[in-house]
Amino acid sequence: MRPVDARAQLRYNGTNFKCDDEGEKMNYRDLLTEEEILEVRNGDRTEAITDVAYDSRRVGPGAMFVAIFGFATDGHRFVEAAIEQGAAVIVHQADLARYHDDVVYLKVTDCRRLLGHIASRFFGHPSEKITVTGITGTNGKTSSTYFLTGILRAAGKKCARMGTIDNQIGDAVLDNKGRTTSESRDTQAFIAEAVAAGCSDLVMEASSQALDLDRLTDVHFDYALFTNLTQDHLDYHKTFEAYFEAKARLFDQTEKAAIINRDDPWGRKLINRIRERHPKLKIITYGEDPAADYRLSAVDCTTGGSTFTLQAGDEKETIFLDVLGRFMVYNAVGTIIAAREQGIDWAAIKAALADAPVVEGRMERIKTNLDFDIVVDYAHTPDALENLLKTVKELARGRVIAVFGCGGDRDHGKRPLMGAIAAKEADFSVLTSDNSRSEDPEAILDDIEAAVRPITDQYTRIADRREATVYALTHARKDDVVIFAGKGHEKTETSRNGVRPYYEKAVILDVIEQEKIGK
Ligand SMILES: CC(=O)N[C@H]1[C@@H](OP(=O)(O)OP(=O)(O)OC[C@H]2O[C@@H](n3ccc(=O)[nH]c3=O)[C@H](O)[C@@H]2O)O[C@H](CO)[C@@H](O)[C@@H]1O[C@H](C)C(=O)N[C@@H](C)C(=O)N[C@H](CCC(=O)O)C(=O)O
Ligand SMILES: Nc1ncnc2c1ncn2[C@@H]1O[C@H](COP(=O)(O)OP(=O)(O)OP(=O)(O)O)[C@@H](O)[C@H]1O
Repeated sequence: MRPVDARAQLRYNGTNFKCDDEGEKMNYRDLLTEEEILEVRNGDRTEAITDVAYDSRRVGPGAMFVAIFGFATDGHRFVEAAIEQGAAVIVHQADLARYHDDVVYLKVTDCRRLLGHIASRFFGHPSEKITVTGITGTNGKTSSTYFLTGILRAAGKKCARMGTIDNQIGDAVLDNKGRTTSESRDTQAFIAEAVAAGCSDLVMEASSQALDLDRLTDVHFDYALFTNLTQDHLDYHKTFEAYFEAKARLFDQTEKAAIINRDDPWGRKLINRIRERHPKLKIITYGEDPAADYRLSAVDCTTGGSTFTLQAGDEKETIFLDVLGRFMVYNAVGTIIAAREQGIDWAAIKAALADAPVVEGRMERIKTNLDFDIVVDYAHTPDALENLLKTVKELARGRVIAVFGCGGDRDHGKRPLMGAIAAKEADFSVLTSDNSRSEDPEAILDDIEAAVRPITDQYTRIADRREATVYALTHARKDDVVIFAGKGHEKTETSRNGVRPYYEKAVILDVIEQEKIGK
């Protein structure tokens, strides 16, 4: 196969990246190897491909459409629609009902997997032209990407970031279309755009679903960071082992160093897995464990931020992080190591963390003039809820009131776990809805309440989240901390009635205003 160089200029038009007229033209033979193609029809047509698409609604004239067997539907059903939109080449794995003479058909064994390879070739293997750090783990990915980009920017680098809240190239904020880690074609296009914009670094979250669904195929990671592993997404992965294995795949495509939280038991398991499979990959560990390469100690968390000491060999630094909570210290330490590996000096690291950005909906303090505190946090896993409540308990002078729920159509096992945690850790819980999706919200509350009731009677249940907010805020007393867990930065609420706008921070401020709380 002929090596494909960077596409000359890429421009972002909101949905698609397109090759500039001066860019190198590629036909299907440049994008798939002979071994990858099982069968070709009309293979003598070799016009330049204008784009690679996996969704018929985003196909333009001259594009290659890759038909994917999905969970909800089958891309093969949309081949004719793609051709109507102008697709010149169809990549498929099932036989089709109809073949046109003026369209090239390439039959392959695994369209989803191949899409990443095709897109990487089409966009000129962009991840080889930028330093890529991937962050995986159940909790802490988003916060870590913010910390690391903050440090890299403080050191004068132009960075791109991809994750749950949004995607960024330099200062430009792009829509992530609701995905933590985009589909492989969009990931490759995004990296190419970051390269074209002159970014030296990309920091991205790598979700377990993305790793499992080949969305990161052909992304070359320089550094990979593992934060922790606790229960989540078992509706998708089924077993903890499979969930771990999906996360671990990130380290199979990492070249320079694996940075791992040694205090997490799954982190220790990951170290062994890497030693067996990739003996040459550098492993750097962190944590309070005396065997950690970066040893964490003297962690002191207050409402004003956290101070901690980090020792690596002879180097010992005391660092201040302007963010609440012990677990955020762990997130910061992983990113410090990624920065140190890239040669960033301690001064830039300390400056960035002392002025760390508030990550929307992550331990976010809502500013009011009330005599109790309000914190919004995205905690929606048992582990995150436990950490959150324990952290706030350490800091609170009064009671801790937790407002939370569990998602519908997702891992049911989380419900009793989260109920029991709130019952033990909070002084009072308000059980409510959190994206009940197609389920009956009251049935979800039944599952949570079943675990709360045997432990405490200090709770109430109100399915309507706004009403639950009114209850929590009107019952809070001086020095209490009211925690709204689960929705974080999200802007919508999904239930059987559809998707409605719901932005936790705005609802809280509105309730305070409407109910005249504190007046
Ligand atoms: C399980 C999963 O990840 N599914 C994602 C996946 O769906 P899919 O591949 O099964 O596609 P499908 O909807 O069945 O359609 C099959 C094919 O037909 C195509 N199609 C469909 C309709 C049409 O008119 N024309 C057309 O060509 C589709 O583009 C697709 O290629 O590809 C779709 C398009 O990119 C995603 O919208 C969809 O995300 C679903 C909604 C989802 O919920 N994903 C979650 C689980 C997820 O990925 N989450 C993680 C983070 C989780 C976390 O950390 O909290 C993430 O990285 O975002
Ligand atoms: N290191 C950590 N350990 C445990 N809990 C954490 C940690 N970091 C963050 N959290 C909790 O997890 C929530 C989500 O944090 P963050 O968005 O940074 O993680 P994430 O891995 O990106 O999660 P998601 O993929 O669900 O968006 C936070 O609101 C916080 O409650």
